[in-house]
Order: sequence, then structure tokens, then C-alpha cells
Amino acid sequence: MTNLTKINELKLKAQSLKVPILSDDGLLFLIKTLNENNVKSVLEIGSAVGYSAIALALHTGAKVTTIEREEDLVQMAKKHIQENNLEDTITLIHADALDVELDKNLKFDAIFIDAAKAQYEKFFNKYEPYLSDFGIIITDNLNFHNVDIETVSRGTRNLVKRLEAFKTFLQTHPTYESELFDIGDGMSISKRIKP
Ligand SMILES: C[S@@+](CC[C@H](N)C(=O)[O-])C[C@H]1O[C@@H](n2cnc3c(N)ncnc32)[C@H](O)[C@@H]1O
Repeated sequence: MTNLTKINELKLKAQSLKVPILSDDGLLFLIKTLNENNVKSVLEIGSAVGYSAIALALHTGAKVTTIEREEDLVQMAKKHIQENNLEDTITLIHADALDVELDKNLKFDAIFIDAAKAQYEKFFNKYEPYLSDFGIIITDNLNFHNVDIETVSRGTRNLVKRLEAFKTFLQTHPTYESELFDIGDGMSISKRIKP
């Protein structure tokens, strides 16, 4: 079975289970960005069933560390990683990414934030010290499905506002330069401009 077939099967499985995963164009963009930046190690926040972690491992050759808090999803991701013989390439951590303390000596060339959207700023602040010099931080879902703020519930409205605040946080950050892209559900790439 080719890598592409394996990835497609996993995508269909996630979709049938209604587990949200990265869109096709978002994944292609991510792979291209990591390859262009010669990324050798990635930290992912939000594994779900392991779809993006496995796709990144297969298509970039980078070592992937991925954190997921939901037990059932961790079990599925573990199984999928094993089925793809990627146990030596992907480290799966079962934890709440906001609570877990990683080894302070770890460094990643890229960090991909794809977890609870209301917490993006917290994830960014907590994990940016783990970025290697001139590494990149990528986020997804910044457009939040392009909702019309007037027609949604108060909870969704608050989430949209939090994401808008996160975009401002990125654009005014003193040590990172960020670009927003209308790809997937809205992605960003932040590059450290001061080591
Ligand atoms: C959009 S899904 C991730 C999709 C995955 N990156 C992919 O494309 O295959 C978001 C995941 O983040 C997890 N998550 C949300 N908040 C988290 C947290 N604080 N710590 C760890 N995982 C979290 C959710 O349980 C969910 O599985």
C-alpha cells in the first residue's frame, strides 16, 4: 500500500468518526512549508487519530512529537502509528498540552498548533520556548469556518473573538513575524526574528 493510500484511508476513517482533521490543502501547505524549511523535528498540539502526525512523518521525514488529551483518540492514534510502523518516528504523548511539562532541553524546528482554539495564545506562549532558533510555529483554523458573527451562538461568537485576538497577538508579537494564509480554515506561519 502506498503512503498516499494509507493517508487517504486514515482520512476517511477520521471523517466517518466525525473527528476533525486538517483539510487537504492545509495538509499540503503544512508539508510544503516543513520541507521548504528543512524541518527535522515537529511538535504537534492536538493529535486526534494521528492523521496529520502520520502524514507529516511520511512526507517530511521529520521526527514528530504529538500531544492529545482524549483517551479514546490516543488509543486510536497509537494503533494507527503502529500500523504504519512509525513508532520510532512519532512520539505520542497522552496529556493535556496546557498541563504537561516537556523536558526543558527539547527543541523542535516547527510547532504545529491544532487543538482547542480558545487556547491558542496559551499554547503559543507555553511552547515557543521549545522552538529551535529561527524555527516556525504554524496554526490552523484561524478563520473558524468563516462564520457570520451575527448568526451564531454566544459561545461561537466568543470563540471567534478569541481567534481575532490571537491574530492581533501574532501580528504585534515583538519576537515573531507572522503571515496569515487563506488556506484550509485559515493558517498562520510565525517565524522567530530574534533568537
Ligand atoms: C482538530 S483536532 C486535531 C487534528 C489533527 N491535528 C489532524 O489533523 O489529524 C484537535 C485535537 O486537539 C485535542 N485537544 C484539544 N485541546 C487539547 C489540549 N489542551 N491538550 C491536548 N489535546 C487537545 C482534541 O482532543 C482534538 O483531538
